[in-house]
Amino acid sequence: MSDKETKVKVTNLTKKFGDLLVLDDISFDVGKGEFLCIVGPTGCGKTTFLNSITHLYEPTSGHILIDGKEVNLKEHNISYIFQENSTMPWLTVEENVRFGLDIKSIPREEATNRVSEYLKIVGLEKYKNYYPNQLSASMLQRVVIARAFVTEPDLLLMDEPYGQLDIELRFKLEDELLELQRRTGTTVIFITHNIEEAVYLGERILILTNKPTKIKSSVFVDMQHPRNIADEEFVEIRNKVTDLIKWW
Ligand SMILES: Nc1ncnc2c1ncn2[C@@H]1O[C@H](COP(=O)(O)OP(=O)(O)OP(=O)(O)O)[C@@H](O)[C@H]1O
Repeated sequence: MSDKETKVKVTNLTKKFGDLLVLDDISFDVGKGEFLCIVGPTGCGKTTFLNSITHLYEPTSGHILIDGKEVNLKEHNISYIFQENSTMPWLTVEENVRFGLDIKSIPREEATNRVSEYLKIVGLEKYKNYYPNQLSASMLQRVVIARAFVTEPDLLLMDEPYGQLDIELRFKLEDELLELQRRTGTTVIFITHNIEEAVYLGERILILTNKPTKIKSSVFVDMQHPRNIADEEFVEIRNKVTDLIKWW
């Protein structure tokens, strides 16, 4: 980890499904406000890991602490963004973004102000009364991003959120994500198959092995944003991560 204060501490995390050992004694820390990327082979257990953090799956053994306390969804505020469009079609853009604040019973005026602030940041203020089926793919992703950040999460988990988008749109949304993360200081764990994406976004990249999954290596990306994918240093790090993975 970097010299940042620890936000998330994973210790000896093991997850089995019956006899199938998926996560094998995984330990690592994530610093407060860190942007950590995780890459690994298909089926190695990336989603299982995220589901263990949110306690959708009970770990077989080991611990996940946030701010020094065992993760607990009643106490910790964790946002989750997946690849699939997860907007709610029956709610307007504004209502979608507001959803998490209403669940947490944030006072009405504060919620309205926060929603308006985040809609402005993602450039959707004019569309606040639209429904998801009236929006483009990039606008839908912006709704999802605004909804995740507006609750000011302790931890934002992202599972291949841009996997199905074209490359130009992906870079644009990634830049916006980095800007929002910088402004809010949110701690992010971002899972991807795409090595270039991991080097573009991450302060650090954890590389996982095939099942039973361990951490093979950890690579720091000490480069300023916005990063240039053609830059010599960028290419060097991308090649290093590729060599470490070699799952094909
Ligand atoms: N609920 C479950 N019951 C039994 N086995 C499961 C369950 N969830 C996941 N697995 C198994 O755990 C392994 C890891 O699955 P997981 O979906 O976490 O991998 P992944 O790295 O996210 O995959 P991908 O790269 O395809 O996104 C797989 O072998 C899968 O079959």
